[in-house]
Amino acid sequence: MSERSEVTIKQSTAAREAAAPPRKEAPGVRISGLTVVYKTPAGELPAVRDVSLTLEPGSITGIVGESGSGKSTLALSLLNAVQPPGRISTGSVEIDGLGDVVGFRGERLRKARGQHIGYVFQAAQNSLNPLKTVGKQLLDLGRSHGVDDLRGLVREAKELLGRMGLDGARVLDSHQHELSGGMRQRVGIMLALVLNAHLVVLDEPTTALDMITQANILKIVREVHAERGLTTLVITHDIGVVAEVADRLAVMYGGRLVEQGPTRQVLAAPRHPYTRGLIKAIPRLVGDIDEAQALPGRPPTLVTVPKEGCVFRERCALRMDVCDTVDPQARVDEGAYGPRIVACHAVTVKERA
Ligand SMILES: Nc1ncnc2c1ncn2[C@@H]1O[C@H](COP(=O)(O)OP(=O)(O)OP(=O)(O)O)[C@@H](O)[C@H]1O
Repeated sequence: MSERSEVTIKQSTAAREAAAPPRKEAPGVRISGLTVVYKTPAGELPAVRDVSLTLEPGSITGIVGESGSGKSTLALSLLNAVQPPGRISTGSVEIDGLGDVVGFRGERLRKARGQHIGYVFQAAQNSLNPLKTVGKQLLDLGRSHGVDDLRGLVREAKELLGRMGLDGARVLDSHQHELSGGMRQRVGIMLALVLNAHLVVLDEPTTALDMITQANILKIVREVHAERGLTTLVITHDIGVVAEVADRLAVMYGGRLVEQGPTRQVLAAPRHPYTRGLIKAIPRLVGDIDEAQALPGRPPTLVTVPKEGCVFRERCALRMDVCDTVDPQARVDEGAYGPRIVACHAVTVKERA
């Protein structure tokens, strides 16, 4: 091939690539050494401390933990959306096709949200604008992201709502107060997906919904995830929700990830004493309800979380001297279904013995 024709081919390929919209597929995400602090009267305190977590492309990962453990703060970091008085102090969030979003600012950040990362906020049932119809809010969203084909956007929204068992035209014509909690939740999911984001974060997707609606929403999450080829992160305090939808499970306590692994394995054989406590606290459908044992004590706040040593030690039945002074490091065991990771001195000692 002559040098000239090679240059022409290279140029036309480059032109095609420039003209075509960027190819999107389920992205992988690598969170490394992430620390997020909030400014308080006692100084800047970490709500998320040195967290590393990988979301495999096409997977559903669940993060579970009690209130205040740092789940929402971690999820917001994925969109670089932690607001003052909070800030990401160290670490990176690498998203395939985007890069490290921790460095993103302004227009670049705004575009990444919505077009690449869809977010359904905690209490999405109440986050719609009460003064505007859903359709009007959809058009506002489209315009703010420079969508030219607004008709196409409405078509896509109706399609998604229909997919979730709703009458799209009717919902778009409705105000928030005309929709039930479950319908609003589905509208939240539609708004997170309608710009064709392939990374989706759902913060407490089923809180405040009755059991039937909850099961229905989780089924929809699973189906839409598979059909659209998404990478999904689900944040919840309810381990039952994670059991229902997630391939991998990460357990958070006091701003730290204490255990991670394939959901089935973690639920069947939890290693960290906190994970065991969470599982024991679930009332069973069969058997004696009294068998469920609430975890004694309360989770720490930003101020009371220990600065050194294990964050869980105050509530831990396996506490040893070393737990007071040395932060347990995450131990990784590679398995056929992905790594199992646990950060606990007692587990390490037991497994070495
Ligand atoms: N704006 C803020 N200013 C100060 N502290 C904050 C702020 N937002 C969150 N925190 C603190 O950071 C810690 C983690 O909060 P976060 O909301 O991330 O936890 P969570 O696990 O999502 O809890 P929940 O399920 O209750 O939302 C908590 O101790 C919380 O009080």
